[in-house]
Amino acid sequence: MASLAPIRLEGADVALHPAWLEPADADALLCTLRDDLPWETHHVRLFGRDVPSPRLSCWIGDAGTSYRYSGVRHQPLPWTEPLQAVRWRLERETGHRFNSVLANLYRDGRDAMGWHSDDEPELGPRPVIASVSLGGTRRFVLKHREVPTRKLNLPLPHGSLLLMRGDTQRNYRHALPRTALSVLPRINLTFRHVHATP
Ligand SMILES: O=C(O)CCC(=O)C(=O)O
Ligand SMILES: [Fe+2]
Repeated sequence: MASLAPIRLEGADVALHPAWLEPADADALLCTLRDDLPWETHHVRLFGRDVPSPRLSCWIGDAGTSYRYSGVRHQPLPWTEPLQAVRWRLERETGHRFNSVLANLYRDGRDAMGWHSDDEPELGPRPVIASVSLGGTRRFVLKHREVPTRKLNLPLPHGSLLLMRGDTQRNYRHALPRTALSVLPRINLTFRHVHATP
């Protein structure tokens, strides 16, 4: 992958390919995923209450890759053909294995994702996350847990691939902030490798 360019950020291993998918392929993938995935609102448990997440989501993976967010264990939906194709290309080009993907649909600038790390125990100590973005460009932000000056604003355009590896999740949190700007709908796919849980 010639244009997967490493990004300088101390204590992280982040690389970005701004145009990993051809525009026409990215357009087609955006349309099929938006129309075909069974999008739903996931809830997070906050101070004893179930709060709806400000976005639509869908968890897809191999059988046995159940995934826990906010204390709730979710069973994956089966792979669709277009998602399988992206997974295989990612595996071929990055040399990493992925057995599941969390899809998120941000309908407009009010949809967002708060500060977190992808550090669930089932992802292992140094998870590899491959994040494919489709649709409206949104600002992805990384911030070091202890050193506030270590932060990065990364606009993720249509068809881009962001790879996070190594100690990125251990040292950094990330978020997709809301925006008052008028933005097109956006789908983000985070491919992960979930280890079997008993
Ligand atoms: O939408 C994005 O770019 C970020 C998604 C994310 O952080 C996640 O799915 O864990
Ligand atoms: Fe994340």
